[in-house]
Amino acid sequence: MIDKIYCADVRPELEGKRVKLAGWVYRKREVGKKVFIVLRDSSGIVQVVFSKDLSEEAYREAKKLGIESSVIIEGTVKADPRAPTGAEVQADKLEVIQNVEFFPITKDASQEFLLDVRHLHLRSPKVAVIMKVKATLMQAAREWLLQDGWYEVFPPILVTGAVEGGATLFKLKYFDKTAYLSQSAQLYLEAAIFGLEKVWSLTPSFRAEKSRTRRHLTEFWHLELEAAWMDLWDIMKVEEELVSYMVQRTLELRRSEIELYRKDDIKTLKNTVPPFPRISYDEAIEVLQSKGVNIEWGDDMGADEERVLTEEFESPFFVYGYPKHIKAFYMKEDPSDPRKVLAADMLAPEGYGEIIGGSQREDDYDKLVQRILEEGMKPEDYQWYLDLRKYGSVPHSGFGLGLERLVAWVLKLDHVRWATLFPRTPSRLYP
Ligand SMILES: NC(=O)C[C@H]([NH3+])C(=O)NS(=O)(=O)OC[C@H]1O[C@@H](n2cnc3c(N)ncnc32)[C@H](O)[C@@H]1O
Ligand SMILES: [Mg+2]
Repeated sequence: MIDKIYCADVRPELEGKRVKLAGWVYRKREVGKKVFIVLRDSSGIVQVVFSKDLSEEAYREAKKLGIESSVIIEGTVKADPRAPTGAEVQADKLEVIQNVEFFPITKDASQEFLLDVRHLHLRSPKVAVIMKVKATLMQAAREWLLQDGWYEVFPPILVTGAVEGGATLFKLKYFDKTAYLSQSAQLYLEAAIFGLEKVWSLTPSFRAEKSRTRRHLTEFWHLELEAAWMDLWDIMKVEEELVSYMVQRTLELRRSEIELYRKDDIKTLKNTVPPFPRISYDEAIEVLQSKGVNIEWGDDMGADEERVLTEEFESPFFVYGYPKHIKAFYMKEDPSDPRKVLAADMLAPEGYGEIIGGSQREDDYDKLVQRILEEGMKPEDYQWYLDLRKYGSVPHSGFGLGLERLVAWVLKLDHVRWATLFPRTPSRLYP
């Protein structure tokens, strides 16, 4: 590894210091006998000036450089308020690693083209910022989970059954058997709690969703928690404490990156502190009806209905107590109202809607068999999962957070696809 510093390290206080930088040509212009390069690396950008008077050789080489050429430069730091970052490097040495004649991404590139060349677009500073914020959100999650006593586990991705409905399963051939790509690690986390009590995993989850919305991917990163002895209200507290810590810590560590997307519009992020507002499904239906939405009790809330509901809040909030028939088989029936289940979704404000789906699980063997049958599934396909209700069953709850949906809200992105390295949707599998 060459002994270089980063672009972001070139500050006015280094005036007069000799430095070495390695990176890529982000912008280039020529003025008189000078070539101005904006050099890019993982930390950001810095202006580098090649002048004929200082080094004719470096100046001649710099004139040939194309956008995204990879270079190593050496020179002297000069404070200059006119430079993009308040300081520049007056270069007297240039090593061209690879000169690029033509870089395919231009200013007028369409969104679809940018997705076609996602492998080249990832290097753009604005895209790199999204990945830095995503990484920091997960760094914060790991910090919180560790200090709150949760064990990370590593569930299988090759599975034999549906968790969230058979309609969105990706099927694949597994030797002489049939396997599916995991929709959610939940059932396996439920097995893990009998030894570890509080577990979490970050896995790719797969949904053969045909819906082309701004919040659906066919492969997404799924942060899931499961805890023994916790009921729905306990797990909702865990959710709001975890999400609050993730957002506040990322605001602390990545403020400038967040402001690159939100500017000073960060009120809802600052409001992300516990306790989050809680409304029942019944109340949510009433609110939507009062706002003219054509919805009846028992209807599911989709992206459009959630968007309207989020107008009532300026922070993430919970909707709890959904009707049983619109929710998954594993959710525990509400003892006070058999029409409902002990489920809660967390919705992000500003139109983003559901970022977390969670519930208390059915812990009674017979009731779970009945729910599996009601959903038209075969108990024998879930025998291992039913066994968990035969050998020391306990009340337990958990949830799944869609990481890309959280990132999309935090940075106010117009589609979750921008929040993942290589988005997978019904019409996109390449690159
Ligand atoms: N351990 C659990 O209890 C999780 C539970 N089995 C589950 O998968 N719930 S969920 O289907 O609502 O998905 C959870 C979250 O996962 C995200 N999600 C769910 N589906 C998607 C798609 N298709 N694209 C992107 N993100 C998605 C979204 O934020 C949901 O709130
Ligand atoms: Mg859901």
